Amino acid sequence: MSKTIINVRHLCAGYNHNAIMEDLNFDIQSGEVFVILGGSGCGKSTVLKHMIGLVPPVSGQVFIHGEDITNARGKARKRLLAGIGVAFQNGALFGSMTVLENIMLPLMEFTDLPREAIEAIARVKLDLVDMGHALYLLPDELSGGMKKRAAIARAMALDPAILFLDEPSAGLDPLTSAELDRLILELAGALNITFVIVTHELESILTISDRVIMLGKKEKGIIAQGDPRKLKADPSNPYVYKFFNRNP
Ligand SMILES: Nc1ncnc2c1ncn2[C@@H]1O[C@H](COP(=O)(O)OP(=O)(O)OP(=O)(O)O)[C@@H](O)[C@H]1O
Repeated sequence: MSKTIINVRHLCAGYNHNAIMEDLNFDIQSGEVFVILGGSGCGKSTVLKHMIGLVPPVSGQVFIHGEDITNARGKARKRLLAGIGVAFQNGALFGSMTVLENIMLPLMEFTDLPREAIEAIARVKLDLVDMGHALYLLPDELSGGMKKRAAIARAMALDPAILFLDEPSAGLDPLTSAELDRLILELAGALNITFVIVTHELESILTISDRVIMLGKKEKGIIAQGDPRKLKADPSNPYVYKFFNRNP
């Protein structure tokens, strides 16, 4: 039986005192591929930033493995951060470092392992995302899909139980995007990694996600949640139905 790995409680998402979302409550189960959806600018990335402890919320809490990441400080925060991986939209690889060095970076920062061990681990992570042939390339020499895969390898460097991905398919052609979806499913299946993903890509959502929440800008809250295939077939909310049945 799966267990809850993330609890979001009474989360008012936003910046300083301005709430974009109010009183969000949801749980994510271990091993799930969980997608956060919603119209442009409604606050999906902001919610993600609160979930990874990057931006403090207006109020409320996010518990990871039962520990509140929104209020964690010092060692507790470092431990929590070491247990999650994050890949942002633009990949954000360091341009002056090779792919291999980019993946080694979090291991250098968060572990005391010797350099050879760090390099060996980084190579394994790059193999997992099919990038074993690109170890010594610089980010500028990579295609869009390769950059995304390298960013995922870096996010996996410390063997996190949870990976947060912000718009992983942004800027990719449909074929490369489908490959990335396959990779996410493989990693979720083989390594039991929990994925929390912000994406607009309908094909992706229907292919990879076990469960979604859809945020409404006007409502400042969750307007739909559940299995995306069921939401696609349910006409009771015209806005949600239209989202899932739009032409690509
Ligand atoms: N650092 C910030 N300080 C203040 N407001 C911000 C900041 N970052 C984003 N916002 C605002 O918060 C709102 C939600 O932005 P956010 O990026 O979370 O939305 P989103 O749903 O992820 O959008 P998109 O789908 O377009 O990426 C927007 O109005 C945005 O302008």
